[in-house]
Amino acid sequence: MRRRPDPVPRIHDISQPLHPRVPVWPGEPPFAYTRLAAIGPDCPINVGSIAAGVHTGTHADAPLHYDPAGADSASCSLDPYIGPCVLADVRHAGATVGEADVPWQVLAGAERVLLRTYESFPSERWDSAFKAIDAAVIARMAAMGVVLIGTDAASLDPEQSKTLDAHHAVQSAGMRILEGLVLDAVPPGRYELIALPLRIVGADASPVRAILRELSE
Ligand SMILES: Nc1ccccc1C(=O)C[C@H](N)C(=O)O
Ligand SMILES: [Zn+2]
Ligand SMILES: [Zn+2]
Repeated sequence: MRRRPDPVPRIHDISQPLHPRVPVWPGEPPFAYTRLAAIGPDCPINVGSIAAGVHTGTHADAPLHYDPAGADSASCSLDPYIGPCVLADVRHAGATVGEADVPWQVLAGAERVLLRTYESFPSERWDSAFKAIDAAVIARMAAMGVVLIGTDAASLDPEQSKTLDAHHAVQSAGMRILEGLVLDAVPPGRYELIALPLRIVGADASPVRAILRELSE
């Protein structure tokens, strides 16, 4: 009797597609892919180049983004970016996700926490009114042992923030950050997160291909 093959765990792609209309922070350059060579009678290959801000799309902030002495994307440990995580729904929050908005009981034991703030991710328009995360939420997660906080918003702090309280709470705890996730199609729950930053020397952030893999029972 042949053993039935183990089912392949389902993968949810939680990354923004990158194209010229991808929403970028005000003042940032649009994402651009440029064809440098094209297959033709004298050329066997297509070759392109890309240009983008390092916070474009789904990305990982490096500590260097908010700490002048912080690690760059090339020197961050990869451990925080791969492993078990909990996805929680905080769409009910107001302008800022506060402690009262977070389902703490669901987060028990979580090492990585992803927060869904959008009903529908604004994939082709910049949203200045994205939900920020209160620094007290970051500090409470750090105290529980959370090593990575992810959000579908463009930043942990409000667009106009000059103090970056949430980022500095992350810095104090040595946590890591994912921003610009696309979580619309993923039910709340526990998953394996894989979202590795590129090894960009000197960079304050890096695009990631973020996925959630369903856990086998
Ligand atoms: N590109 C910028 C330019 C100026 C100020 C902020 C940004 C950001 O991208 C915010 C970033 N995603 C953050 O980690 O909060
Ligand atoms: Zn960022
Ligand atoms: Zn950030």
